[in-house]
Amino acid sequence: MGIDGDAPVPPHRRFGEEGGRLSYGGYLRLPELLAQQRPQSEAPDELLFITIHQVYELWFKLLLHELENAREAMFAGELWRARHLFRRVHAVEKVLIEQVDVLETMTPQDFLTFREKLAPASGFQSVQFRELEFLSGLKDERYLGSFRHASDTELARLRRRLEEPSLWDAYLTALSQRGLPVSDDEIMGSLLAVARDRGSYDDLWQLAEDLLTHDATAAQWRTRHVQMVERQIGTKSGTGGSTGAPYLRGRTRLHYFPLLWELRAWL
Ligand code: HEM
Ligand SMILES: N[C@@H](CC(=O)c1ccccc1NC=O)C(=O)O
Repeated sequence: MGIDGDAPVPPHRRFGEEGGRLSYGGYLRLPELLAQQRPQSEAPDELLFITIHQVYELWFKLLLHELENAREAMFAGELWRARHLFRRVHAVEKVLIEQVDVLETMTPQDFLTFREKLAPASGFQSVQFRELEFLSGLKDERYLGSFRHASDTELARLRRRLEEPSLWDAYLTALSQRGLPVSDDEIMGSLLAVARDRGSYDDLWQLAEDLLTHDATAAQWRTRHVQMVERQIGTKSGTGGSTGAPYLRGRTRLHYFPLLWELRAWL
């Protein structure tokens, strides 16, 4: 008899119980995972602060994985597979934005009880966040300078991201595989051809829309983040050494795929 119902579970349904080898906590490595929250202070809200950031980094890891696969699918001309993965990427990115609500339940007074313990650490030093930017096509190598404290492996990962093809490079390959020219002078013409002939190029059009959504959700996160920053620290400068909100405001205008935005003016 199962503890969750009346009927006994038929033997063929007791999947995974054969040798009793795998358990929930063992499979998910929960003892290791749940040992990684180590507040630097007695402040009650520091556990929330650490948890939120760790959850972000886990989602960043998944996003890098899915975006790498989407890039590979575009290179392989499997546009349906790239689109499938972008649907997942968009859903995760929506969660990233909504998660800010949870951190905003912390008052600025409570944040100040442990904020000074954090300096000079800052989101500036998130390797995976910068990897996501580089992979998406926003390759600004000046940021390597903000990773002085990063490990050699992390620096190597960032350098590799700067060198390897971006999502935009993969999309250009998908265009040229369909006979569309992609040189600097011809690319806008090709994007217009795709937009105007949905009968021939609907898959390429939809994929460009997926890229645009990825770009737009990243921009929404930046806007949501700076709004939270203004609420928490106002005009104070950042623990990472930047001007704080003014620096972050400047970054809300960035685009991964500027040509897809410019295209709108020509339609
Ligand atoms: C109380 C909450 C937060 C405050 C007050 C805050 C504040 C700041 C500030 C002031 C900066 C600019 C760099 C500096 O000088 O420090 C920054 C950058 C950054 N923060 Fe936060 N942050 C908060 C929460 C978060 C969360 C939850 C994440 C999620 C991972 C995050 C990720 C980042 C990233 C990735 C950057 C670099 C952005 C860029 O260079 O474009 N922050 N943050
Ligand atoms: N930069 C923030 C501190 C902060 O939010 C933070 C500190 C350490 C690790 C991650 C952080 N999150 C985002 O910047 C501040 O200036 O208050």
